[in-house]
Amino acid sequence: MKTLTVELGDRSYPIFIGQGLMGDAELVKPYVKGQQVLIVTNTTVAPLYLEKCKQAFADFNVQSVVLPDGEEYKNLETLNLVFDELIGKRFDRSCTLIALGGGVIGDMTGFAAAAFQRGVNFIQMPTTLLSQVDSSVGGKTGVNHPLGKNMIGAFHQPECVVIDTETLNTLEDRQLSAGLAEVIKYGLIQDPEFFEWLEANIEKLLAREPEALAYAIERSCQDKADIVAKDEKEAGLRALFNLGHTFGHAIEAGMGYGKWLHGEGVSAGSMQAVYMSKLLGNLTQADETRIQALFERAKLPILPPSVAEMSNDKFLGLMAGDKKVQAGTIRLVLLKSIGQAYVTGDYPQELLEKTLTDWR
Ligand SMILES: NC(=O)c1ccc[n+]([C@@H]2O[C@H](COP(=O)([O-])OP(=O)(O)OC[C@H]3O[C@@H](n4cnc5c(N)ncnc54)[C@H](O)[C@@H]3O)[C@@H](O)[C@H]2O)c1
Ligand SMILES: O=C(O)C(=O)C[C@@H](O)[C@H](O)[C@H](O)COP(=O)(O)O
Ligand SMILES: [Zn+2]
Repeated sequence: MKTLTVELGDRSYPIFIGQGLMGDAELVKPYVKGQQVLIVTNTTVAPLYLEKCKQAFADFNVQSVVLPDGEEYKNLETLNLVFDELIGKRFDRSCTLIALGGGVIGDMTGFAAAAFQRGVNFIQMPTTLLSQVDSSVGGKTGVNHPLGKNMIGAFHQPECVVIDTETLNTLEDRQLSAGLAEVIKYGLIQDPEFFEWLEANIEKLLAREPEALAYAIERSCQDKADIVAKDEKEAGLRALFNLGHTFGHAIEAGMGYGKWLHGEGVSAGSMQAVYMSKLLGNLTQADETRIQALFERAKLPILPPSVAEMSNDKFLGLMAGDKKVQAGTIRLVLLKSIGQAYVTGDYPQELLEKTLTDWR
């Protein structure tokens, strides 16, 4: 087992990474406050892992709530099912919630924990690659609104993150690829050595070679933890994790939540950001080709929906609602080079429109 730490002073917490950690009662016991535990999961993950997860909390009064599965259910209505359970079963302020599932479950459980009785503890038990490398770490929680992704939420850090890499054995190939989009993101924004490692090892990751997966998860979590420690609430630096997301979130909302996976939106959206970075003279054609090749080898889309499916105006309308918008300016994460990203609202509007038109 590897242990990393998200350094946040007296709110610092560990990320445990290893095979078969799910049912380990001794590992999680110190992070459970009180006696009442509510495991939040969904209809796909429950038959696979709920019983095993319950074993880890056998010393407590453990209950569970099973939500419908899908990005289209990441909303206030579904969140209310968690509150129904907490309030109906008289959970008190000293309870602990467990997020057992992918990023949708993690974001919703974290938000429920942030809001229930103004804040209770929670533990992340991520079971998708995407949630193990990204969403379980850093305390961004929330739900979607029809007009925009993650528009309602809170920063609320977990007590610990338990990454059982064995859970990836049951994940669909498409979901594994979606997780790789966020892994590649770390290389692009801040870790050029990791980008090179990914170029050399992407097929091993697709083949789920345990050593390669463990390394990619550890390195991603370390990269994420480093920036979260410096900028927990996204005053600046943390916004780099949004590479490809201003475009990608627009695709997810515009096409209807669940049609495009989050990682697929990030992949196509990152290529839109790459193309725009090339137009600005930051990246060469060779850089663009190299980045595109890695996303393609990871079996990810590099083009957004067609103009017929999603017009430039629709894109721009949704992008204008992004959380990084300042004084009406759409701020984007662009690349200076492979491994160096920056946030800017200072670009000619025609360049954004050219990107939306050309990169299809
Ligand atoms: N909070 C953050 O920092 C952050 C970061 C990145 C993404 N996100 C959010 O995370 C969400 C995407 O997360 P995701 O990609 O994990 O999607 P997801 O949670 O929808 O999970 C993908 C699918 O895999 C299933 N699944 C989960 N674990 C499984 C397993 N071990 N075996 C088989 N099937 C399994 C799920 O039931 C679901 O059908 C988006 O809502 C995105 O906005 C949040
Ligand atoms: O942790 C972060 O910060 C991120 O931006 C990680 C992203 O991968 C993730 O998709 C996040 O939910 C997007 O944040 P948002 O603030 O744009 O909703
Ligand atoms: Zn993301």
